[in-house]
Amino acid sequence: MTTPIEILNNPFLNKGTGFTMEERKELGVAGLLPPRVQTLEEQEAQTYAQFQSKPSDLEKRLFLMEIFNTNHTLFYYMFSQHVVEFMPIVYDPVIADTIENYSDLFVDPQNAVYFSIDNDEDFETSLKNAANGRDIKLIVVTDAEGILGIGDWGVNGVDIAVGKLMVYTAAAGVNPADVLPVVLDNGTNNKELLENPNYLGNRHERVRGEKYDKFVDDFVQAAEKTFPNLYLHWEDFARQNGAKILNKYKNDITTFNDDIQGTGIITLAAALGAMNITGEKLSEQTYLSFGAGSAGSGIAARIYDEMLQEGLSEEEAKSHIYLVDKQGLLFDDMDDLTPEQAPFARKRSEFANADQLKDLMSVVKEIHPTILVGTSTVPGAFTKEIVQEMASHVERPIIFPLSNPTKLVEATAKDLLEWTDGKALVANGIPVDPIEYKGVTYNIGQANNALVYPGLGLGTIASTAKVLNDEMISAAAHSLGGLVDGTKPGAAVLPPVSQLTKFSEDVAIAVAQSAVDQGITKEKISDVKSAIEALKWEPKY
Ligand SMILES: NC(=O)c1ccc[n+]([C@@H]2O[C@H](COP(=O)([O-])OP(=O)(O)OC[C@H]3O[C@@H](n4cnc5c(N)ncnc54)[C@H](O)[C@@H]3O)[C@@H](O)[C@H]2O)c1
Ligand SMILES: O=C(O)C[C@H](O)C(=O)O
Ligand SMILES: [Mn+2]
Repeated sequence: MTTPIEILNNPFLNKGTGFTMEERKELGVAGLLPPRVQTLEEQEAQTYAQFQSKPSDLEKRLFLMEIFNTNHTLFYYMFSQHVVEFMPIVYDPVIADTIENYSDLFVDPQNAVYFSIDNDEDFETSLKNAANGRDIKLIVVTDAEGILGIGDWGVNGVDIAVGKLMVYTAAAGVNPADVLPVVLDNGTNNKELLENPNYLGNRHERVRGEKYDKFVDDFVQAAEKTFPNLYLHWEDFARQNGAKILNKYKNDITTFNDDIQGTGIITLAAALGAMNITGEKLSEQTYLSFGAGSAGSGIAARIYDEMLQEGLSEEEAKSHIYLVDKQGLLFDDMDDLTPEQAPFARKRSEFANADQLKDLMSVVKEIHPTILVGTSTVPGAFTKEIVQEMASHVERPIIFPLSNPTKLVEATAKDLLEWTDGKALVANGIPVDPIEYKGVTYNIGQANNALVYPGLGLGTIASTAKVLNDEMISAAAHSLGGLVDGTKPGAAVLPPVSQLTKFSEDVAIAVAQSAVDQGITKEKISDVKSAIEALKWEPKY
């Protein structure tokens, strides 16, 4: 039996002043609240006014977290009323500030689960205790070694798991009672944290090798056992671990790596949106990725797959794709390629000047890319000279600087438009306001995995798919690409975030339908739309 005080302190149950007089009597909270009963709309208006009075984005985010910790319904109702305004505050880029300052700002563990490689607490027990009787269907887990582009943030990274889950609910209507954020703390190599007396994580370097692999596997086994209907989302693992973990589990459980797969989907969708505008085919493009880590290699793999679907042979498709990383253009004789880079590494014999292709400018000059994607974490890497060199060989250069947060972007949309006289088709990872240039209003697409992962997760969970496979992933990308109206001058390559809930629904339907059509669901689903509707949660009293 939940006591009155427990009700008021439980964000899943608490309505605050929204409790009616009858509810107050029934639950025993009569007399424990100010007498006036407010509607959800009244609470929202009052709370939103307070939100607006906060002097900085960081203060705004901290205030919203306070509301989240107090009353989930109010938080999500307010989010639903201000999606475009709240996304950058709740999520990227402002989330990066709270992650960097997490230990100093800590007030509440936010119903997350914290696993430490140093402690011997039982994984299953902690998961059960955190779930508190709920049937968890979705976990976002991070070890926070590669948070956005800001690197290793140890246990502070729990915020990315919390934030990604908030977007699942705001975008796709995932029930907040169905989710659990998890952080795996195997140490941190971030000196600043190790020296910060407030740091709340394990104060040693990251544990690697077998012990780490076992730590991750113990978590996976416990999570799968405790929650049989689980969709397991991996976020912001370092390059060397993300793909390895995904490949280990993806054929056996329903699992998803956001940086590799989610980013692949949204960037392919953005490229298809650009094709809608130019009237060209993806298989005619010359694709260059600057930065070939989790995101860069994940996107290249998705672009490659799409080129195959358009009818190219494997050899032909590979001949359209170039990867540049720290070494320069990647060649097949390099001994430090990742398994994900290797298929796209080139032969030196293809180029007369192979040994000079060590920087982005030389590569752009040599190969004349038509699509340039940035996932390098190198701010300003797409310079005016490089962009104008690219633009001198192609009518509409397609340029997606995707590194997050704002301070790491390879180029701003405004600069790209100015440097190319409005010709560039641009998307960034962060939200960008419309840009006026020579009388045209340019809308800038946000190529951020947040536009797809919520629908992808909801659709997969609703379908009861046993795995999340490439067909489902491809279906997700195509469901978004079709939404762009390319005939308008200044049109964006992706639909606007204001339509987030609408296209999350489209993605969910496409993905669930794909699973059903492939016959890979645990249960028989006769109508995917009603299966999705049945799972959805709405913030209301
Ligand atoms: N928009 C999105 O949806 C989205 C999704 C995922 C990642 N990202 C962003 O992409 C960036 C990379 O993320 P990730 O998860 O792939 O990280 P990662 O560490 O796996 O990859 C980064 C890659 O960039 C390379 N790199 C670093 N310095 C370089 C340089 N000077 N020249 C060339 N390459 C260099 C690294 O060697 C590495 O291979 C981050 O800023 C992240 O925020 C954006
Ligand atoms: O978190 C984001 O905004 C996108 C992406 O997952 C990233 O790591 O940058
Ligand atoms: Mn990420």
